[in-house]
Amino acid sequence: MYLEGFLSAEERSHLQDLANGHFQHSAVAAGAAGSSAIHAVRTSQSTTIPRDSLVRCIEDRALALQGFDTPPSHLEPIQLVKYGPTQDYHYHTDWFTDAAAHATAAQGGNRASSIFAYVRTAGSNNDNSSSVLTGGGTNFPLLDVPLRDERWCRFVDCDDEYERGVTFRPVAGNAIYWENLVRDGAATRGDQRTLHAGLPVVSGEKVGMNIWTREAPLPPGVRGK
Ligand SMILES: O=C(O)CCC(=O)C(=O)O
Ligand SMILES: [Fe+2]
Repeated sequence: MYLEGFLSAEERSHLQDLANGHFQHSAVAAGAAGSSAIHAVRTSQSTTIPRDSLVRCIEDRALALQGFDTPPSHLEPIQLVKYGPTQDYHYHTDWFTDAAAHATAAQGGNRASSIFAYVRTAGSNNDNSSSVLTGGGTNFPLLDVPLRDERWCRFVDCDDEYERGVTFRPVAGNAIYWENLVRDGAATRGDQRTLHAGLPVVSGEKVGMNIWTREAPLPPGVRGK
C-alpha cells in the first residue's frame, strides 16, 4: 500500500533531531539467538529513536492503519536509517528467515508488517554543495504490479526494466506499507514476494524510517516505555 504524506515536514525534522548524533553502522540479524552483526550487505547507518509524544503519535497512525486489533506492544522501537553516497541495503526480507533464533513467541514472533517512510531526501548535510538525492530507491524485484496509470510515475520509477519489479522513488514524507507473512494452515510463513533492497545512493543523503509490527507483544525490555 502506498501512503502519500505519511509524515509531515515538522515530523520529519523532529525525527532527524531525535536521531542526530546517534547513528551507528547498521546491523543485520545474525545466527545466534536474538543477536545481530555488522555486515557488508547493509552499509547504512541506523539508530532507534526514543519515544516522545510526537513519536507516539506516529506509532498511533501506524497502528490505526493496521486496524484496531494491533496493540502498541507489537511495535518495535522506530528505527531511522541513513545512507550517503554508495551506501545501500542489499536484497533482504524484513521477516526473519531464521525464525527459531529471532522470531520465537517470546520474542514477539516474526515481523507481520513493515512501514518504510522517507524522512529526508536531500543534499548531504556534510558538504556545502547543493547536491540533491539521486539513487536510493526501494526496489521490490519480485513484485508484479501493473502500474498502468502514469500518475504512478511520481512515486515509482517508470523507466525501470520490467524484470526489475517495482522501484519506489524516495519522496520525502511518503511511505510504503506491506505485510510480510502469509497464512499457512494454523501457522504463518514469510512471503518471498516482499524481498526488497535500498538501492545505492548516488548523491546526496537519504534518511528512512522503519516501523515493524510483530505478530505478538515484544518483551517489555525490547519495546521500551
Ligand atoms: O532504504 C530503503 O529503501 C529500504 C530500507 C529497508 O528495507 C530496511 O531498512 O529494512
Ligand atoms: Fe527492509
